[in-house]
Amino acid sequence: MLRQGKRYPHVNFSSKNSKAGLDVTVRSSEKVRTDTESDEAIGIFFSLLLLPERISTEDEAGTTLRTGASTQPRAPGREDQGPEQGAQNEGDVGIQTREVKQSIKTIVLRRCLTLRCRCSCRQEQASGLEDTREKKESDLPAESRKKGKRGSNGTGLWGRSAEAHAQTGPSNGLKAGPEKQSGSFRTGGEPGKYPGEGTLRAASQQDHLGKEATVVGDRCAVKEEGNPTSVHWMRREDSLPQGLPGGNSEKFSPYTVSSDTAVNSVSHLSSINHPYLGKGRFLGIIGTKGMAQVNGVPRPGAAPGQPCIFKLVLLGSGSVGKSSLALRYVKNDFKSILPTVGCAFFTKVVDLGAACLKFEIWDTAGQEKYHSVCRLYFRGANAALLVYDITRKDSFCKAQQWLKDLEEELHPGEVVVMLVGNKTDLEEEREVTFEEGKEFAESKGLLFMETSAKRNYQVADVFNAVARELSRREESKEGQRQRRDAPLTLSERPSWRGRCCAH
Ligand SMILES: Nc1nc2c(ncn2[C@@H]2O[C@H](COP(=O)(O)OP(=O)(O)OP(=O)(O)O)[C@@H](O)[C@H]2O)c(=O)[nH]1
Repeated sequence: MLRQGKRYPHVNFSSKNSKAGLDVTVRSSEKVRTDTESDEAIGIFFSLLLLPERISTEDEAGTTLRTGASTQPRAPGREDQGPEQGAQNEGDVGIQTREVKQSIKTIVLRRCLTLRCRCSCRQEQASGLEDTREKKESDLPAESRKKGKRGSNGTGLWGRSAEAHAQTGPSNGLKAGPEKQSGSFRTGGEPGKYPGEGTLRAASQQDHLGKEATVVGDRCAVKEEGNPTSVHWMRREDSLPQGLPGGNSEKFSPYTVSSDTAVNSVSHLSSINHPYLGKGRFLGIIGTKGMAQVNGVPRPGAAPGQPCIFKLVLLGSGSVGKSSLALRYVKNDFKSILPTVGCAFFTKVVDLGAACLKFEIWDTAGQEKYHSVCRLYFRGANAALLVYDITRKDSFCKAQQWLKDLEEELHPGEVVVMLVGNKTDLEEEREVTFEEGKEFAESKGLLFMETSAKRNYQVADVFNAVARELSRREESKEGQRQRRDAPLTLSERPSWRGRCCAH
């Protein structure tokens, strides 16, 4: 999935693997911005992706044993055959055992869970979730319940602040559905890009970092330091969008997945219980393998009356206004905001009259250093906005590059792509003409519009046009399905009768 030779951020951490009797260390090849927990979480995520290449261990004699990154590809079927022939570093002995890999995954996942205690920047969808929590808390032992109550007002360790539940009003033309329109979270970086959207925990609420956490169902038990018998119960918070499936997926999966569901196969995620979006079918969940496997199939609502869910990604250079467009569309707001780190996420229900759909809007980071990360986010997208700044020619060229990347990842025709020239309010500084944009869009079969997030010019129109196109494609697919099925049912009986009469 990740190209060899590229370096990705990940962090060092280690733990004893009791089963294999080895100290296992995931080593860092590059450490970027681990000054915040969120970045660390991203780092850990990539460590997980790179597991097969990155495991290194020390045996009892202190010899470093390494796997992967090998100059010699491993022969098929050699997974569990102990030390690898031809280890790549002098003095190193290659090793790749299932136990070690499993152990690393466990460490990574556990670490991510504890990190989430601190770096949650996400809102909670108020009612349903709170109700569930109250209900579930009543199932817990009295002692645990008392401690877990820290979060009952929405400010607990795994709960979220009450003000983060504020509903946003309808905006931008189309009617918004009754349900919450935005639920942004940051997979990394600065809280405050969307002020009021998320909250970091107060220091007093962050005291569980690094402590041992055991996940039980949708709860997490954190042991008190120095008093292993004392346990805090916390409700599990929603996942980072990356999902983190893997060997322990059942145990650590952020979603309630039926037991026969393979988390790595996103096409199987037809019946999951998303803590924010409720029960439904979601193909946009990103996991280590899921990212590659999401095939852009629109996700029809699981229950009758539920809107179809479509994943829409915002792509483009840094500072072209992707976040501003999202903010304008979802909250009808415009403010100076910090650069995105990783990815931010919104949802918005769009009522098209005849149909209702829900956008999962993935606002990716435009800065070059996040380019590789963003490639992961747009897999499984149903729609993409390629945003450029009309006052910056380079951003227009970069949008063209993004299109190439998209074409590599997604099947042409399966994704609705719109080219968006933003900042039309800066007409006097324009470097890319309307005609240039339109011409390029037409040559590639893209939709095209110019916008101004600042002036709220055509912002809703962009999303609505994409929504209509998605809806139209869905209808045409549905029509095709019906036409395909129809002859079977129609022709069956007459032909039987015909034969009966004939014989
Ligand atoms: N004049 C003008 N400024 C805008 C417009 N849209 C965004 N900006 C400004 O452009 C800057 C960058 O906006 P962002 O929305 O953060 O851009 P981005 O593409 O999300 O940037 P990254 O998060 O780094 O990818 C901010 O200072 C915005 O206020 C617009 O339509 N007109």
